[in-house]
Amino acid sequence: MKIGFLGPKASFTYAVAQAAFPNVSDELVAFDTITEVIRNYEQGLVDFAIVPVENSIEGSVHQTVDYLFLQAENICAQAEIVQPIKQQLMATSADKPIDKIFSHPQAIAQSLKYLQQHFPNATIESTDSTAYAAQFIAQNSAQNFAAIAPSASATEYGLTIIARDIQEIDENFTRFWLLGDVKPQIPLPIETEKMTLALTLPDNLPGALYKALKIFADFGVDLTKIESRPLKTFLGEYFFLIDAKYSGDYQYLVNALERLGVTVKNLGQYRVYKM
Ligand SMILES: O=C(O)C(=O)C[C@]1(C(=O)O)C=C[C@@H](O)C=C1
Repeated sequence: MKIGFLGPKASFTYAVAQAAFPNVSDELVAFDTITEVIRNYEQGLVDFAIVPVENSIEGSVHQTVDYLFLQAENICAQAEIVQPIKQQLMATSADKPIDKIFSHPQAIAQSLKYLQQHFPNATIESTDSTAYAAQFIAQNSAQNFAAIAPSASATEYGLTIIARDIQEIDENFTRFWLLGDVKPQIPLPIETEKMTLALTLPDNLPGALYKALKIFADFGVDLTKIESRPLKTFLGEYFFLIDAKYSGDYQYLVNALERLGVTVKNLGQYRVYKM
């Protein structure tokens, strides 16, 4: 099987891919951006795609949720994997001055307090992944560069960790989705089962969100998250992402929402695994 992930090797997404697909017969294929990972899956070039969806400090990974709701058709999460995230600051040597720090925007946001306190004058630059930042500074060793990345990236690209665990709080987790046509066997402990629905509400219906949420409440469905995202049409137009504990057949719920005039897009029913 081919599994696409946000590369290069030693990214956080790579760690998920390795944990979920440890068989040597599975081929892990790196792509440069989250969008490319999903597009390659859409085009049938890989069997599964692994992408980050949400971090406990910084919130949703917008590139993932927006693409899945606004652009993709019928792509479903078949599993969710939750990974503890520890951010490390690394450079080509421990004693060089640091003028510029590279990383993925999620990792930068998770480490912002540390950066403001210890490197208030450094320029911060976004990259498509943490591991790419590590690889890039290793290739530009004459520069006063540093990267924020997993410790595996320091090993992979021959870098020295100059500050450990710089994320804002110790308890830092990222949810990853495994997109696919079928539910894979994953050798990790199962925590729970969830579903994600994206709702677009009817115009000019006062209390539309309240009425939609009331349907979940009336059927006793336990919500775990609600978030609004811009529809990217007009200012003030949104879609709502709803995560709930999965409770078996939910078609009755979709039917009730649709009777209210709500458009429902199913983003998946999936087991949640812990790394
Ligand atoms: O850059 C990486 O290593 C990734 O796998 C992406 C990503 C993300 O997009 O959230 C994954 C986990 C961390 O929260 C930081 C970055």
